[in-house]
Amino acid sequence: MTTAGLEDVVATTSRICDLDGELGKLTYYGVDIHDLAQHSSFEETAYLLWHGKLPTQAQLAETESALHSSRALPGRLIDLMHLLPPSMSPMNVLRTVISALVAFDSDPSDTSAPANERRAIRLTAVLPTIVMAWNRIREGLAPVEPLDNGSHAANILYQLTGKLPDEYTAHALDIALILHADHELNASTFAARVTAGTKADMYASVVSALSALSGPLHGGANEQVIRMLHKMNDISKVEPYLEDALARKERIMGFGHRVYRTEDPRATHLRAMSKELGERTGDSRWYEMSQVTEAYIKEHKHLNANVDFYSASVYYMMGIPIDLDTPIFASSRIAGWTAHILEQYANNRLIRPRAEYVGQKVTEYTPIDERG
Ligand SMILES: CC(=O)SCCNC(=O)CCNC(=O)[C@H](O)C(C)(C)COP(=O)(O)OP(=O)(O)OC[C@H]1O[C@@H](n2cnc3c(N)ncnc32)[C@H](O)[C@@H]1OP(=O)(O)O
Ligand SMILES: O=C([O-])CC(=O)C(=O)O
Repeated sequence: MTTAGLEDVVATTSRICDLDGELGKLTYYGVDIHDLAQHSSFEETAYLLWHGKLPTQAQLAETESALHSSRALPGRLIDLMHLLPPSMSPMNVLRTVISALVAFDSDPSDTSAPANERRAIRLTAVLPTIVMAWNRIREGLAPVEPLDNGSHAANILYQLTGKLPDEYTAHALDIALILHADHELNASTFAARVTAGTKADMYASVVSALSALSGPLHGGANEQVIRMLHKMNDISKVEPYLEDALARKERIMGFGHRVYRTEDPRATHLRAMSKELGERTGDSRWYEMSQVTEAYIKEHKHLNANVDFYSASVYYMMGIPIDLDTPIFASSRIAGWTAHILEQYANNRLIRPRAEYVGQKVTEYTPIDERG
């Protein structure tokens, strides 16, 4: 029997992330996402995903220092980006450059667990450097060198503008990164595990994940949400816009989920953050339009906002360019992808499901000059 989209199919065991779609509960190695959002940092959360336990002070300091020293991008990869057309999308540039990064691995033949753990740190640290370097290069500007200290979040914002971010914005982005870091067997993580399951290297597995994340039904939805809010542009236009879109049977980006049947626990935090950012920036329009959209879609389609909905206005009010929304998602999810790749390598079996054949029955081969 086939299950369209593998809905509810259990494809692997994993110790990393538990997701209860009925209760709206999400945990990483048993630690509740609400506790992580309130008390943790992206670095601590990444450590938890990679090692299965929260770090001691010393372990956290060691991980932070390894992340700091892995942020810089080889000069040749900056040269490579200069060769790409400025119109290329940041997600396409990202997977291209991550693919090329394998050439700078000091020993690609070392497939031991410690070597792959080092790659997980390197890939996590360098991924936003690629995104932010591209954002500058496409504008004809020199990339901003990454900070050799500070949080992943603060460094992302610093590389965007060349200015140190204020404490509030850096902390808000840190929370958003915690919330996006992992999500069980979502499409991009599954893609990463399928590739890792062939014993392909970690770079190849991350390229698969990035490719899957980029689509609008998955991580690409956040960018589409803010584009939709721009089309609405005014609170009075929200309902007519949605009415027309639903009449045309369009999907409203940022709503619905394969697993959650209730509020996405991550949306709870992002909604509050969107409200607060609106107040702080003195422009609550994006939050208010989002709220009206949420109420309308709940009433007319019975769908909840997912993680991509409020993250869109949050990133926009942080001054992040719209087409960097999905790369920002990737700058966090890289921790989850690499944790899943490490778990796949540690207990590997090739992932190879079957397809139910629904094509035509066996037929004679017809020579080309006899075909009608
Ligand atoms: C980080 C993330 O990946 S979170 C998800 C990000 N993606 C989006 O926000 C894109 C919009 N949402 C969607 O397309 C879907 O809800 C998905 C892809 C997230 C989940 O899809 P599925 O579990 O396969 O649900 P499916 O596509 O079967 O939809 C079920 C029904 O709800 C409707 N529906 C689901 N989502 C939406 C939506 N956002 N807008 C309008 N209708 C929707 C479908 O049209 C379908 O209706 P029908 O049965 O009358 O045809
Ligand atoms: O779990 C999913 O299918 C999509 C999702 O919310 C995520 O990847 O964060």
